[in-house]
Amino acid sequence: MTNMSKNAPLLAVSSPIATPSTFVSMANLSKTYPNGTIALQDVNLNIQEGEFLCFVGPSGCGKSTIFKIMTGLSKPSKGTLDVFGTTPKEARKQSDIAFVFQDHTLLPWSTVESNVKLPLELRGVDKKMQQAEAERVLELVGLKDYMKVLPRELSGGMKMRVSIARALISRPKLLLMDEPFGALDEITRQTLQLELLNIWQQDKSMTVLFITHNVFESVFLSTSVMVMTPRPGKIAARVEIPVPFPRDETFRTTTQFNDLVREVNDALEH
Ligand SMILES: Nc1ncnc2c1ncn2[C@@H]1O[C@H](COP(=O)(O)OP(=O)(O)OP(=O)(O)O)[C@@H](O)[C@H]1O
Repeated sequence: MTNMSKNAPLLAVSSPIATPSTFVSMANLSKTYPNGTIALQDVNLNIQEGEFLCFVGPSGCGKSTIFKIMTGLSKPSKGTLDVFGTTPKEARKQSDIAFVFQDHTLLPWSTVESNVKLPLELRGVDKKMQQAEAERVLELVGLKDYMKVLPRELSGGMKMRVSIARALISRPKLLLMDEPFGALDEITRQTLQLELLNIWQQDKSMTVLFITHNVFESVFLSTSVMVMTPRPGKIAARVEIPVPFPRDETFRTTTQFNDLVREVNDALEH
């Protein structure tokens, strides 16, 4: 993937107008829960295909609420959301959206292979195809030799790789990741960040939205960081990360990296 396509310009955060190439479009998206909590207020965001957006912000600023609305699990109180020209619910039905959470949610009694095949099995995909796709995604995450192993025999990082493989098996257009590496140690976390970038670069059309509390992680991974503020939840700033891909560990040691981290931190404090 060229740097150009990954860094395709978005409209300004405040603009609700979508361009013809807009992949996901949120216009004045608001959510008030029945107890009166205003989780989101007038969020405007257009996302282009192939972007890697990170969402950072303090606890309670509405990051997960955006994801819940994007997957059709929660309805907005106001505003509109268009996901590749359809509704979030329809996109989810077509397996165009996949998720990865902090908790790997693997079935403990099923092998790695069975866990990964589950989304295809539920859709009635034929067994040969299930096998081929399981091998493909386990190869991608470096776990092809662990197909017959049970989750309890794996480390935390390996379980997360299986969870990512299970999400990728449906070849989603949009991958939503909610603090996926939050429970991992720093070294494993950094390794998985690199692996995730490699996977994303192999599938030029997959768009990734990634929630994290870790500013360093957001700068390392993304094409843009969406900085959110709470009460009510809003996108306060969008920080572009104009650094070409592929990125490697040396990026973390550059002045540009530190400057971008500072820029995100400044936006968080305002
Ligand atoms: N089902 C619900 N009913 C009532 N209030 C809710 C519900 N879900 C979330 N909230 C509230 O909405 C606000 C936004 O929550 P949300 O989980 O989206 O934030 P977040 O940024 O993802 O937080 P965290 O980083 O802690 O996961 C919070 O004040 C939260 O308490």
